Amino acid sequence: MSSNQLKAPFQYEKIPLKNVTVDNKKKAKNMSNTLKRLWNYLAAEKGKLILVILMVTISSGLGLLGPFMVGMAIDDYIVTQEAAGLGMLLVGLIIVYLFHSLSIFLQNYWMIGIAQNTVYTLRKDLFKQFHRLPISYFDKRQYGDLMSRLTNDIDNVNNTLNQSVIQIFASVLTLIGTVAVMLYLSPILTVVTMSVIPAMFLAMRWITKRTGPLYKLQQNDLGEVNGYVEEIVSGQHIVKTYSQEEKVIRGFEKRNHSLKQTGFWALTIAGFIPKIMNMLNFLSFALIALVGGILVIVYDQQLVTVGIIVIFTEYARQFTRPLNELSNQFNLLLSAIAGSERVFQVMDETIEEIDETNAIEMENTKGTIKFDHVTFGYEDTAILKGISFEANPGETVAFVGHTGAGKTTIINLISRFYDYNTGKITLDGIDLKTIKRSSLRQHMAFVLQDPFLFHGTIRENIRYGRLDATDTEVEAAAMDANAHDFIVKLPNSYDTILDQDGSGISQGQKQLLTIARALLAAPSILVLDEATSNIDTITEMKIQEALKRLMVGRTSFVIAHRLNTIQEADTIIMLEHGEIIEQGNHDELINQKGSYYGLYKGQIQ
Ligand SMILES: Nc1ncnc2c1ncn2[C@@H]1O[C@H](COP(=O)(O)OP(=O)(O)OP(=O)(O)O)[C@@H](O)[C@H]1O
Repeated sequence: MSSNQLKAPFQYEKIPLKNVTVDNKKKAKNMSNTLKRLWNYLAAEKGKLILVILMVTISSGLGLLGPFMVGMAIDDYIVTQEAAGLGMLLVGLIIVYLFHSLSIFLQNYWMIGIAQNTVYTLRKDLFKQFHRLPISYFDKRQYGDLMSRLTNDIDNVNNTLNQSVIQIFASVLTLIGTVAVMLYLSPILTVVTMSVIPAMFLAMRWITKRTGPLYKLQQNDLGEVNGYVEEIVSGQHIVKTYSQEEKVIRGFEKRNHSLKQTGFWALTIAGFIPKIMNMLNFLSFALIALVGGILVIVYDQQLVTVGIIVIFTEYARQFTRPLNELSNQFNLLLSAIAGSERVFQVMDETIEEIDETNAIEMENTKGTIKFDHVTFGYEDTAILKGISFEANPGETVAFVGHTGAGKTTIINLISRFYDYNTGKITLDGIDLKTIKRSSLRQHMAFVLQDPFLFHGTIRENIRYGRLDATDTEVEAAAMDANAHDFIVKLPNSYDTILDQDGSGISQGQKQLLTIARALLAAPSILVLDEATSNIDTITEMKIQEALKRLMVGRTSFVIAHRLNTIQEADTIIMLEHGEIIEQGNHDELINQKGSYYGLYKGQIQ
């Protein structure tokens, strides 16, 4: 079995950058759907959301009241020189701004809580989903890209919820309030203030139309870079062994460059927004001062007062600021929607359990596996053709054949990582497709060529086979696996912490640990992918001895690379291009003097 079933596949070749073209209609449809789904997450925080809305309403109202009071101060108290009234108004103004600040503090406080809880649930759901997806999903994707969805994309949603939601809501309220008060004070100056809006609107539209697709492209490129880094870091040994550093750096350079380009353009175009808004803002200031000044002089303050001009200059800023904010936040929102779309894409993938509503839960199994004219292909081309054999409890079936012959694929079907196309596979006479995957895998254990160990103690790694095993049971399994002796010689014995890849102990020792793990799991079906790598003869003997102990009474499938280790197997199946070309025990196959015989002779020599 190739180790890529459990580890990231290592690929040098560049996966072509997705050329994202944005179909507007499709995008809009996805966007509203994504927003709806995001809203479902937010709805869990209804209580806090209501408080935030209340605080935003209060702060927006108080934000409007402030300049209005300043205008009043000018017209009613400064021009008429009434000091007492002015003093009272100033105290009022201080109170207004104090409450304004308090309401802003509270809205931020509650919104941060909402954002954290939302992304917490989102992360949890996505991580759960990873575990419900079939192996075929992971076989086809770069791990780094999936990681990037769990980290960057969700971070994006977090940032937007923290900043944008409040800003957008506050901006809309401020806009409506400002227009209402402006119309009440002077319709003429309102028209003057608003005359810059068409220009602002056009500029914003032009920019957001370009930044939306760019943000999406940027997210994709980031996923691409992360995927590549993950792949190369996990394949460092191979990169160095084959002196491929230059090629790998060039591969990274290409992806990094693409990310730089999209990032540059997304930010540059988005960066135009504040500049254009500022320019238009100054223009509206000048227009208000000009038209207001003329009105004051011509109508002698009957139509417009000095205080009203001051209020309008402040409102003009308040009016364009939310527009400015809206466009900025809208950009952030677009990037968060792009991010959450990528998260929801994973959540929408077909999960393994979907067809398991009526599946059979197998409490106990004998372990009789039967293949009856089974065919299978990962995609359209057939890989396995007409495979038939039977494996009974206590028996060992070994698969032999050249690389790509289909040995791993047979194991993939037995463990239901993939489902067969035609024919039938049964476990104790029950069709495998009708058995719940988790219940089937409960009765299986794997000892792989490249043993996978998690970061944690040796004890925890062995206990992974059966989580409720006691310390005594863990140690008994280690003894049966011939691992106890080397474990107790380690500085912290069973509590020695291993790195994720188990560095610190040898390849053979790792193998012994995975055998102990399998012994603890006590499955009825065993899959052994024979180690071919550099294991010393003594450890090799220990492994063989431990495996023999492990295989007693179980149905064992062995992917054999060296034929001398499978001479005692009950059935040896010789595969070629996905077909069984010879089947029998060692002596029978030797007597046949066919392909197995040839292979055996070749290895002996
Ligand atoms: N996930 C996959 N998607 C598509 N094709 C696959 C996949 N995994 C394997 N194959 C193809 O199926 C065929 C059989 O592969 P398989 O891994 O079963 O061979 P194998 O006998 O185990 O080889 P090896 O000894 O090299 O591990 C090969 O042609 C391979 O390219």
